[in-house]
Amino acid sequence: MKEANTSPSDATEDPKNKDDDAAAALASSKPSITKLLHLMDTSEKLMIAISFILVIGSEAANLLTPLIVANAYDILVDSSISDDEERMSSINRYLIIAIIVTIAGIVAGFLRVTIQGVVGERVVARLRCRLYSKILKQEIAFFDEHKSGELVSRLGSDTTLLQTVVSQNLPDFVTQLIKAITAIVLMFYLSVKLAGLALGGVVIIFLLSAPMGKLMAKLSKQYQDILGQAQTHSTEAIGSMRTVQAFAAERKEEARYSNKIGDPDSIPLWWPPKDKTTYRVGFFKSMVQSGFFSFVFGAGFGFLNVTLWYGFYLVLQDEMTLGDLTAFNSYIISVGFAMGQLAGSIAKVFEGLGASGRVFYLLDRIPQIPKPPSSSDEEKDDAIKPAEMVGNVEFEDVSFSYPSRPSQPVLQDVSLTIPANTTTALVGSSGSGKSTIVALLQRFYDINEGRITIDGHDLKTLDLRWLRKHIGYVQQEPSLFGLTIRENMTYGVDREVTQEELEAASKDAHAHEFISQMPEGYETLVGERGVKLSGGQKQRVAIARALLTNCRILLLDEATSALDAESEHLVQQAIDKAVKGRTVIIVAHRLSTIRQANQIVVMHNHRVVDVGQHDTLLEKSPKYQDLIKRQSVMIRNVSESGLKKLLPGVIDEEEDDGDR
Ligand SMILES: Nc1ncnc2c1ncn2[C@@H]1O[C@H](COP(=O)(O)OP(=O)(O)OP(=O)(O)O)[C@@H](O)[C@H]1O
Repeated sequence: MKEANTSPSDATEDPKNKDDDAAAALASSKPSITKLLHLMDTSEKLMIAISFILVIGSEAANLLTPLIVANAYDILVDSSISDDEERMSSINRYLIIAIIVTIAGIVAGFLRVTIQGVVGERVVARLRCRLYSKILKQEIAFFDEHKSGELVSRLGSDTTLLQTVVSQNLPDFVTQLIKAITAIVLMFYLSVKLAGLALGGVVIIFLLSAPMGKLMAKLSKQYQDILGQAQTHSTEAIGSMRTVQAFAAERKEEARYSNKIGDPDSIPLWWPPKDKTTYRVGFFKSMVQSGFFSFVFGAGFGFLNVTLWYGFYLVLQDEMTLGDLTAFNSYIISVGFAMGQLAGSIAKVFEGLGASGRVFYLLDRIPQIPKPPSSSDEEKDDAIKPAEMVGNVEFEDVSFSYPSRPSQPVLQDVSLTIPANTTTALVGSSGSGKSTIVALLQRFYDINEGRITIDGHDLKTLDLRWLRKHIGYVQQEPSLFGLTIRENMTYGVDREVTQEELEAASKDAHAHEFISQMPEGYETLVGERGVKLSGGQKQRVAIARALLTNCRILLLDEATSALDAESEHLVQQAIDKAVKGRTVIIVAHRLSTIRQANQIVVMHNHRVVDVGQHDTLLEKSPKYQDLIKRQSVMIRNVSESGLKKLLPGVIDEEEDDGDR
């Protein structure tokens, strides 16, 4: 299998700087207009080209109108025409032409805005889908680094900014540029002297306003960045509302959010806030923005009077006609407006390009653990896809540390042999690396040393989709989706699932009874992340979901949280049925589960310290005895005589306390 490329965010090894590095990597990806244009397909590029032709048409119409009307003015004051009727009929002719040209311009303008809007929508829809697909393909370590709020903000606000660039700002920029150039050419056509003066003035105004334009772009970027941070906080809090409310932390969350947004009620209207919030940045942005436009328009119109003044002089000198001067006047206004809008759209384009840097960072990022290839890539993929999975698992001297904490070993020289169709219980102190073993078997992370094999094949050589399709996974806190029970249960299967199959899996998972008691049965919506189900119910639905995939290897991360006795019993029964005929690895916390395992792996300090069966370990493994002693939850499940024999000191004490 090909080695995945390293992304900019992975260049550093220092975990402390990881967050900053990830953020820096997002900011440092090169913005690119070319990449943006590559998001369009040929037909869209063609439509954009047509829209530019329409721009030329509509702007030409707008600019031609004053020239046509100028003729009417000249006829009005033409002393060589003595007959008023003749004068009026000539004026009528010109004005009718002017009206037709204006209407043609309006139609062309309507068509261009519509085309650009539709193309913009298509591009942003494609961009969002590609971006989402790329995010889904990233390896799990990537999600350890990037907060979900940040990614949601890339998908939402940044892509919207890009849409505006494609459908509005870039076309506006081109339109205004064409408009300004054409108007300038026409101005030179009317009077070189006057045009020279006017252009000099426009250039000076433009140059003077440029720094303000740049400042506006900078402030807009800052605004987006802070808003992104606020969104990260709010997404996190809204997604964990029960925790927020259970800890009565609403105020804390409010503060975290308003620290980024700003509190306008605590500051007078005219006073800028001190902290770096969207309010503060927006405060200055509004000032700079209005300063920019006031300056451009104020200076522009002031200068217009100067050129008019000189224009009157040229008319008196017979160097141009009055009609030419009126036409010139409207062109200079057009140039002024075009320049102002040009500066505005440049600022927006830069803002959008900033967002494109962040979006393209994600679009270009190559996942370090390839995700399942799409069906079209299937032939190209050189990963192994054996006809079937038997289920023999082997860990050979595996050492591992998480990419986000490379210096902290999580597994050291772990060797394990798990024969097919047996159940292995992983036990050990908290943080000893049990769940990590489960994660590594699904290849959520790649190991640093050693080898993990399934049926003799190195995990890295196996097709990821094939691997994961053959592995069922029930998490400690199963995560369900805000869908119906049926949709949740069939989440991992690509084929059609019949009602009989669904019920059979639910019965095996001891979920059928509670599901059928619900008014809408399998069509019941479970709420976001399954909030409408109890912990035990969620686990049983998750077990049924894993069973429906017909997995050969089943990974169970047993819940540490206490379920009531009835739930626990049902979950246990579900597990008992699920393990039959499969290779099962359970991160076990209950003695009842552990005792039934074919082998128990005792982990301590990131190493495997003992492997054996329950009775043997009870006799020979001090760490195992220690674990049993400490975990009162387990003690509850051992027969009293057995415990007394095993742990005399502990049991006598507990009996004396009377709390067993
Ligand atoms: N995504 C992660 N990034 C960095 N470190 C992690 C990550 N997940 C776990 N760890 C660390 O790896 C170590 C092993 O964690 P693991 O979840 O495998 O322990 P465990 O034995 O399953 O614990 P428990 O019984 O409490 O669930 C812990 O020190 C933990 O802090």
